[in-house]
Amino acid sequence: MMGIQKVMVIGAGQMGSGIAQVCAQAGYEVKLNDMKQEFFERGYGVISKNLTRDVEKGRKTEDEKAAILARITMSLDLQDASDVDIIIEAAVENMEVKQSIFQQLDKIAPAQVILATNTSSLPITEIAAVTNRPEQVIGMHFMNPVPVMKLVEIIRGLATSDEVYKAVEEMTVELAKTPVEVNDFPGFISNRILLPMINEAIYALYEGVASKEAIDDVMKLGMNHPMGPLTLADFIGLDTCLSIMEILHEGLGDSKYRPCPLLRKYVAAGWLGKKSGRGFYVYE
Ligand SMILES: CC(=O)CC(=O)SCCNC(=O)CCNC(=O)[C@H](O)C(C)(C)COP(=O)(O)OP(=O)(O)OC[C@H]1O[C@@H](n2cnc3c(N)ncnc32)[C@H](O)[C@@H]1OP(=O)(O)O
Ligand SMILES: NC(=O)C1=CN([C@@H]2O[C@H](COP(=O)(O)OP(=O)(O)OC[C@H]3O[C@@H](n4cnc5c(N)ncnc54)[C@H](OP(=O)(O)O)[C@@H]3O)[C@@H](O)[C@H]2O)C=CC1
Repeated sequence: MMGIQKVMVIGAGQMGSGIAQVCAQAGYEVKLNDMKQEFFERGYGVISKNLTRDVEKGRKTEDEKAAILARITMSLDLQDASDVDIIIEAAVENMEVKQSIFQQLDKIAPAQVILATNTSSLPITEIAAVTNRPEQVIGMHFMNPVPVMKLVEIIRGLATSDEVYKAVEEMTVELAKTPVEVNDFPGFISNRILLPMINEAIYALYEGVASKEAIDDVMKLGMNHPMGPLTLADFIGLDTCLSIMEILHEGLGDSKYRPCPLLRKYVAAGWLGKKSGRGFYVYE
């Protein structure tokens, strides 16, 4: 397999912009794709702010910052996938959206190109099945905030080749992250364990066991979690949390994974957490 040099990231949201940043920091050329220029600019703005903080803290020079930003270019058209080595998709957590993107990419990108998805929970095998190259499709699951968190969960679909797995594992190490290999089951490892805890915290709030602050304090001060579960839910995005719980519920068929009605209500209200300004807490 040819070495990976050019990367395309689909979706310039909180995850896509973080993935673009760490790829550019590691020296890859990055095309950051979203549907509208304003979405690209929002993501690019976050990257620029992160790098400015690194310069202020003395971790990077102004020249390094400029070089990293210069490696990131805007893409508003999936046709730009025609000359990259790997595509990492980080659009919304929705199977129809992801399958549609993968179907298009399969037609545009040359046959050897790896198609990776940053999905939190959707089956890699089902995404791969809409392409003519299921052996080239793989899960590359980064954690939020991407520039800080060390883990990349690498998920093999049913047909993923060893060669593709190895190339993605090597790239993960290049990005200064630690790869962990996981098979394709709902929620993989990370979200199979994390999301039921968050959902249970929402049930505790829903049932009036304690206030949101008290629930978060118990887990922060009692278990040394860096954030309480309700703060973390807001940070991940309540729409993403609900999608993951639905995948666990459907995919594993056990009622213990049922999403809390309060989570559904907040998402229906558009209270999506930090990214929309309001979730369990109010931001600004
Ligand atoms: C849903 C999924 O599919 C999978 C997931 O991602 S689940 C979510 C996984 N993530 C977590 O669980 C995060 C839990 N929270 C944390 O680890 C911490 O609260 C945190 C790292 C986010 C912030 O840490 P903190 O100590 O409270 O705050 P703060 O001191 O501001 O930040 C710590 C460092 O991270 C950096 N940082 C924080 N947020 C950042 C961001 N969004 N982007 C870049 N850097 C960031 C800060 O610059 C700071 O760096 P230095 O210490 O080197 O100066
Ligand atoms: N949040 C988290 O903690 C984590 C999330 N993930 C996964 O990463 C993915 C992205 O999540 P996150 O970044 O939080 O979500 P965001 O909502 O922040 O970002 C999604 C981005 O993708 C864009 N988008 C939507 N549809 C398309 C499309 N068809 N083509 C190109 N871009 C599109 C969105 O545009 P618009 O603004 O118009 O919707 C938005 O900019 C999801 O699969 C999620 O499960 C993985 C690990 C952690």
